Amino acid sequence: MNQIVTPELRRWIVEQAEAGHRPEAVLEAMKSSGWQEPVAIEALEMVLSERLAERSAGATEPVMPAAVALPEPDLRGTPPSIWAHDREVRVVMAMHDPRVVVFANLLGENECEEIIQLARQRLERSHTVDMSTGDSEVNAARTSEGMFFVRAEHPVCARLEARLAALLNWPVENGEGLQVLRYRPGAEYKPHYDYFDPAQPGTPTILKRGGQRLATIVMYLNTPLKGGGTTFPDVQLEVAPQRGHAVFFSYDRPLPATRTLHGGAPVLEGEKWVATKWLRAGRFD
Ligand SMILES: O=C(O)CCC(=O)C(=O)O
Ligand SMILES: [Fe+2]
Repeated sequence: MNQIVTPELRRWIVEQAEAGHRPEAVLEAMKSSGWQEPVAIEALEMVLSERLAERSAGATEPVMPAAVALPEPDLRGTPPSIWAHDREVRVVMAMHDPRVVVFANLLGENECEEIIQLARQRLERSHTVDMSTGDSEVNAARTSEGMFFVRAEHPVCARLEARLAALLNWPVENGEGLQVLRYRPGAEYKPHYDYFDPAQPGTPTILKRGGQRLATIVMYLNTPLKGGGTTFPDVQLEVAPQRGHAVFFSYDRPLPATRTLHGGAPVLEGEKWVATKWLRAGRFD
């Protein structure tokens, strides 16, 4: 860290938190006085967690907002497999910070094929949400083609949605419709966060329908011949795409500190097909 946390700054951060300012607001203030975001986040987390530890004995009011409930699989089983609605899903890997879980056998071969065929006719060049207006726009960082199903649009979608709700302990109603993406050779999705950036002017409009995104599950509908892994650059993790497998990750705050930056690495050979489900804090109607 090339900017030192002085006692004055420490005191100021604690005062801001105790006055009820959310960490995001404190971070913004630090950035506007010249702190670089990653350094400011580190300083903020350090001071607030020290403060929490100091107060843990007879703490009265919390310095940080209470932990939010999140979608989360029940990983207590050994061998690690989970009965999810109508299917035995296997756990391949679990990481705690950031929360990342890789599943196998989430979808059958026929289900993957059926979803690809249903989606194929509706593919368009992928859009992302323009954060300044809340509208959808074509984005150079995302060279895949995609489409959205509405929830339960086909029996296979409804079945998969019920399975995901059981697997992740999160209501079907809080899920967006499935999104399907096709990446051809050379196509990629550059690293990004899935949550909606609170600092962007378009965010309040987006949040009116369903609230913030809390978790993502990316399901691999085929196995690309080469490339196309899902990367998590903050923790140097790459998940290999394999038909029927999925990678789940959750983020309790819309902040880079969740380390859920992720992307789809370029496909080098063959195609890559994924279905993504985003889970919201509230009902997505
Ligand atoms: O294709 C991937 O591996 C990642 C997809 C993704 O990040 C998304 O759909 O938000
Ligand atoms: Fe994403």
